[in-house]
Amino acid sequence: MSILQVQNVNKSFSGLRALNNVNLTVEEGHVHAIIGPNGAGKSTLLNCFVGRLTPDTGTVTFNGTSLVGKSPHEINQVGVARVFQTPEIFGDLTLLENVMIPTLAKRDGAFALNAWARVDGERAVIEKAEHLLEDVGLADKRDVLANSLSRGDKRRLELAMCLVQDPKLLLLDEPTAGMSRADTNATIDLLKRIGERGITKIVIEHDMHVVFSLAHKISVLAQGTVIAEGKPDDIKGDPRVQEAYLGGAHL
Ligand SMILES: Nc1ncnc2c1ncn2[C@@H]1O[C@H](COP(=O)(O)OP(=O)(O)OP(=O)(O)O)[C@@H](O)[C@H]1O
Repeated sequence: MSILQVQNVNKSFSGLRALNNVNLTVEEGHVHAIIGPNGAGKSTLLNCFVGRLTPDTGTVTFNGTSLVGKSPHEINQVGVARVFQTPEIFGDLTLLENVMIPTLAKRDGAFALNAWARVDGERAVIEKAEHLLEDVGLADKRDVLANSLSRGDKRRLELAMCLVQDPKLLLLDEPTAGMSRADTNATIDLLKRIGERGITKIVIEHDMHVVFSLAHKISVLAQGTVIAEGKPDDIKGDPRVQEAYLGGAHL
C-alpha cells in the first residue's frame, strides 16, 4: 500500500525548472531513496513534501491527505517528520529536554517554554524521551547540554527528536553527511532498527553504501526529472543512471 503519492509536480525558481513533472509513489514501511547529482532537485522535492515550498503545479498526497498548501506545522501534525542536513536542536538545553520538546509541541499545538514547570510532573513524557535517547545510543548523555555534542551525536539527537513524535513518514536529508565511516555504519544500523518499527522513510543521500544498505526502492533525479526508478539492483546496472549520476562511473 502506498503512503505518499507525488503526481506531476513542477517547481521553477525564476525561470529555472528545478522539478519537471515529477511522479513518485512511496510504499508504506519502505525506505525510498532519492539520489541524483548536485542540483538535481532532491532538496526542492523534499521541501515540497514538508511545506517549505509549494509546487507550482501537481499534487502531493500523504495517507489520502493533500499536503499542498499546508504549513510545515500542519504537515508535521499529520505524521511527517524531517531530519535536516544541519541538525535543528536547542544547544543550551539538555538532551533530555531537547527530546521532550516535540512531544509537548505536538500535544499542545504551540509550545511555551514556561511549560517546563508542568513538565516536571510528566513522568510519561520523560520516560518516552529517555527510551528514545537509549534507542539512539545517547542515554548516558541525557543531562549534557546539546551544544557539547559531536556532529554525529547531534544528528542522532535530532533523530530522537523526530522519533518521539511517532511519525508515520520520516524524511532524512543526507543523514550521514560529514560522518566518519564508523559513524556512518552506526547510523545505517540505527536506521535499520528504526525500520523494524514500520516507519516509512524517504532518504536523500549521496553515499551509495548507505543507499544500497537501506533502500527498498530508489528514484533517480537528474535536472529535475525522474530518469529511473526501481530496486537497488536494477538501479545499479542502469546505464542512464551511471551516465547521469556519476558521469559514466560504476555505482
Ligand atoms: N530557493 C531557490 N532559489 C533559486 N534557485 C534554487 C532555490 N533552491 C534550489 N534552487 C535551484 O534549483 C536546483 C535544484 O536544487 P536542489 O537544492 O533541489 O538540488 P539537490 O539535488 O538537492 O542538490 P544537492 O545534492 O547539491 O543538495 C538547483 O539548480 C538550485 O540552484
